[in-house]
Amino acid sequence: MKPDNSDLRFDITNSAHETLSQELAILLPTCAEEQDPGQNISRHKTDLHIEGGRQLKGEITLKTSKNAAVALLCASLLNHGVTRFLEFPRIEEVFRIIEVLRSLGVRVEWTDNSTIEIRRPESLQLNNINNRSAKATRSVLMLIGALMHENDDFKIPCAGGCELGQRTVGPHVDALAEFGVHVSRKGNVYRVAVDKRSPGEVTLHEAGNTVTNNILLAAARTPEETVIQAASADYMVQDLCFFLQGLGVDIEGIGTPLLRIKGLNRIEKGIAYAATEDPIEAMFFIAVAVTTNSEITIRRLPFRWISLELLKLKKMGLRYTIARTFKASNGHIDLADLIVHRHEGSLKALPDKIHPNLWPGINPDSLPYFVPIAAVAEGHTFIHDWMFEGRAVHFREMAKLGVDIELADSHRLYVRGPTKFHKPEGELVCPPALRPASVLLIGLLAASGVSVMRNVYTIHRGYEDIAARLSSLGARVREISDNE
Ligand SMILES: CC(=O)N[C@H]1[C@@H](OP(=O)(O)OP(=O)(O)OC[C@H]2O[C@@H](n3ccc(=O)[nH]c3=O)[C@H](O)[C@@H]2O)O[C@H](CO)[C@@H](O)[C@@H]1O
Ligand SMILES: C=C(OP(=O)(O)O)C(=O)O
Repeated sequence: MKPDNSDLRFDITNSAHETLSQELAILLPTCAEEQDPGQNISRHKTDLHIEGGRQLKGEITLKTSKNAAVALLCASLLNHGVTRFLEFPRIEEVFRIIEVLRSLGVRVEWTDNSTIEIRRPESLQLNNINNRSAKATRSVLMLIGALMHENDDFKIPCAGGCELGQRTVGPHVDALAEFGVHVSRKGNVYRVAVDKRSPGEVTLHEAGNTVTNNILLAAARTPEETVIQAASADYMVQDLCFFLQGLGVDIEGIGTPLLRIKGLNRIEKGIAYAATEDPIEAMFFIAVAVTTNSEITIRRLPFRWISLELLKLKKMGLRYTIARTFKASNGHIDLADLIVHRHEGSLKALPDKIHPNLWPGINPDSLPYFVPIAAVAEGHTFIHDWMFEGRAVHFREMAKLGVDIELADSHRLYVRGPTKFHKPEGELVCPPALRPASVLLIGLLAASGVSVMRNVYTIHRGYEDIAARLSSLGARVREISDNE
């Protein structure tokens, strides 16, 4: 839907923003329709060439997560000292946020292949923000929580990100208002006016990940105690909390829906922090192993963050071994090496529905990987993707690869396996959403024959060097240009 400033729903600069109702907040859209899909600023070739139907073998080491990385980059603005992030993922989404930080005058350097060093100037050039890079992400919303402490009037471009149906920014607007931060939308920008105050307690009306992180950034430089109720306890929130603790912010309740934060007026600290490996990338590789009936070792898995997913897989009959456990480099999170064994066609559909939930439920970003996994299992699987308004429709693309999939409505789908994956007729265009796009790639790996997937920017947003890493397992995947 096009933004229309004559319509109250899309323009909260009038008096409505003072008492933004839940109804209005929910209707306030992000600007996905305005976003640059990012393809033109990608550092990768546009397309993937896949020779599928091969059994894979070997081991893969997980990278740290996109979703923690983007929060950490925004959080680095809170610190006037030098921030170093170790084991950082080299993914398109990270490149976009780095471009935004640089446009504000921040020095960001890769000091080796996976370490970045960030030095912010005393004051930032907020009028110079790189709109193109910013609006290719949803994470740009977290700049508000980071910038509100030293700037009382600024603008940021409307958020983009994966196209999964309408994704409200209402919870951000409402919770920031408790800190005296008033966000209004004019055309394609959010205008932020700050008259900072300490809210004491803030209840989020959605326990979202990005909103929790935004409010953590707001609380981290608010010296009085802030209690966040109905917070997300998910992995990227935990990573941000550990980093903020390293900066000296007092946080209790990490991993629970109730966070108590005592912030600092100013932060000037040299810090090095290594984010945790990505549980969702692990689900991607588990689904790759299952659909190609391969034995793959996945190294450095934060297994507690997908323990329910692993339990469901076990109930389906998947055999796996947790080979050793140890701590992540940040010293906080338990990791394990996981060997996924070949199932030889023995998986059975789960009798109960599979649906996502806030952690420790099945992660909303893990859910899509149950589509190709269910396609391999014998029987009917009911998948209920209730969280996103428009994600389930993307899974229908799997029908082009031979998956028996029925969309009952925009949230409910039925998958009937087992599937003999086949290559699609013609080329596939990548859906503009990371997890559904990567699910399609998994299907192409399982399908015999040569296929081409066009415009794969969205996969490079979240997964590093995916063609080379899949190739290291014996897959035949390579990046090609749109004229090849
Ligand atoms: C940068 C980042 O971390 N992005 C993640 C974050 O996005 P983010 O936190 O931005 O997710 P959204 O705020 O868009 O929430 C996702 C959807 O779930 C709905 N919702 C959310 C919480 C809730 O309590 N009730 C509810 O209905 C929202 O209305 C929306 O439709 O979380 C999503 C859901 O895990 C993930 O897919 C994204 O990868
Ligand atoms: C929905 C996702 O990303 P974003 O929140 O950045 O759009 C995702 O990573 O699956």
